[in-house]
Amino acid sequence: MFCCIFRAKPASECSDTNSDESESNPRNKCALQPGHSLMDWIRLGNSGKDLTGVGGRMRPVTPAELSTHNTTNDAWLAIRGRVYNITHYLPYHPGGPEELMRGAGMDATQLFDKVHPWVNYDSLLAKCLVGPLRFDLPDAEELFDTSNPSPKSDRLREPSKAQELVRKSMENLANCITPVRKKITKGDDNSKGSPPSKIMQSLVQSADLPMSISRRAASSPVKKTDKSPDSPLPLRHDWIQTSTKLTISVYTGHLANPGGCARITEGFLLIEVATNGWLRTLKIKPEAKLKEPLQLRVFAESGKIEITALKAEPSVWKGCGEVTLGAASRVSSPRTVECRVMEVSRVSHDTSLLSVCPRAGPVVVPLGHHVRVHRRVEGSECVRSYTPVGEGWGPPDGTEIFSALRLAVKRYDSGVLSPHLTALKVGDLITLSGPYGNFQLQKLKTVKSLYLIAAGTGITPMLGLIKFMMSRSNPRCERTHLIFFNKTEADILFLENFEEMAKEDDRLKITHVLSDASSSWSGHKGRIRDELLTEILGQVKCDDKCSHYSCLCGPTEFTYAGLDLLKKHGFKDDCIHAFMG
Ligand code: HEM
Repeated sequence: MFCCIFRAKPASECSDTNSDESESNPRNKCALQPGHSLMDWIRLGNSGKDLTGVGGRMRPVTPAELSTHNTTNDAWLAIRGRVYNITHYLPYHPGGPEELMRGAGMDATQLFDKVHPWVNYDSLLAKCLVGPLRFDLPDAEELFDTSNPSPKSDRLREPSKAQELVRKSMENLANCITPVRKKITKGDDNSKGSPPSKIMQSLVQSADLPMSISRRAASSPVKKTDKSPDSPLPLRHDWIQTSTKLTISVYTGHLANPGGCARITEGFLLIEVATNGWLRTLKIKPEAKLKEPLQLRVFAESGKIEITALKAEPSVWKGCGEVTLGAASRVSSPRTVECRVMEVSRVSHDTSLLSVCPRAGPVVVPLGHHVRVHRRVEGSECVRSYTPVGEGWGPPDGTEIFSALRLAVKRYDSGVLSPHLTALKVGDLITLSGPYGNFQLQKLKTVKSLYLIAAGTGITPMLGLIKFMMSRSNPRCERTHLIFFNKTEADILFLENFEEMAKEDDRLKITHVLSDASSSWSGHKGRIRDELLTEILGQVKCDDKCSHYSCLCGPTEFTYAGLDLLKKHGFKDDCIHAFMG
């Protein structure tokens, strides 16, 4: 049942994989020539040899220039806005040089993602980085313009700093040892890797190499031929381990905006993933015992969900265990979970940030979606909606390791639920249900300018979108403009975070508008109105290829007023999302 693995064939015989079939079923691993293993590639990377072919100095590359580097003696490709010189990597590519050459001279992001989105290309090619693929924007040039001495441009060159870090991680490249996968055949849902080699075993056990082997059990339970828009997206998964942790990654697809949860039940690790109204379950019978706490993280752009569990006993496993992928079923109703309060902090004079952890295991709410808090008050059920606030907002807390849901709760003295919620203490329990919402992250796929219009606690769904936009590289966000309405200065939530972020990145603009400002307030005053938006947005022209989008959230009246104004300002319905609790 668990026999391995991939079809090995000499590199010279790999050219026939240049077909659609190799994209849909890309199990075409090649036997590498002696001296071309991953360890040899790491050694070459560390030898000091210039693998960039441009002297190691990063510079922007235009698509036209990229297209000229398309021969086996001089091959470049771009992935997610970065251009790499792959000439030296060709004989080391486990899929064979011919396969890799399919991406030469072009933006190979889609091709790469179709074949093996899990491959850690940016570490593997860290020493081959030529520079950013130059977009038609002046900003993009500035980003890597080393001749511009302004401190701002230094800061904006951050990708190169990050790249430096990635370069350093080459030393630890044993972390991304070529995984071995089991060929998935019809009706065979269980998968398991092959034993790690001796060299890998010793690498795993060496204390200074935290991550060690990656053994993959990738699969798609959905037939690729089913392309109806209402069908579940294909799902892949793989795994990686250290001697103390097991991490399962589930790939739901680019901008799929998944929700999910994970828990350990009767020795099984159960992972539930919801996308687009479909629910899939992965049931893993681990090779040995796992223990809590589990950690759950979502990468918004790629749609990857990462679940990390602790091993009860430190050891190196041969595989992650038996994985059973359940068939996709329609999400029928939201889940209700009991949560424990882990931390309570203040984010303004009347608003608390509650960090709560579902007792059964971590839960992820899709970006822009919300949960409901339930409480019985005098015999009837009282419900309020909250959009969880992601990491990095409000004062730093220690709940990150518990994958907490963080809710910003404003206290209304005459409210039914908020006085109770803001009085909760660490250890108390609350009941949540969810996720709810219809926000589609896909709508931001080509967006370069995002306008966010929020009032009061209506800021919460915007926070995740701000982080998402700022982190994107393809397309790179040009501008995210938040227009934030509050009563007084003291009511502005997350002010410090905003100020810091706007200082760090001048693509983020924030305009505060106060309806009851103090006499010392020099900013905008009043309520949402036409002249204000004209001044801030100008006239927007919607066409077939819109690269702008606007989101609104606040009290119902505010949201409707905002909708009318946005339409008056040229936004089509398709370019607006109104968050409604
Ligand atoms: C964009 C054009 C590319 C194509 C068409 C391509 C194709 C393939 C194919 C067909 C395989 C064998 C798949 C299998 O074993 O299931 C493979 C494996 C692999 N490729 Fe690529 N590849 C490309 C780019 C890259 C790049 C840029 C890198 C990173 C440096 C890379 C790294 C790998 C690795 C590490 C494997 C082994 C993956 C595994 O065992 O899971 N490939 N590739």
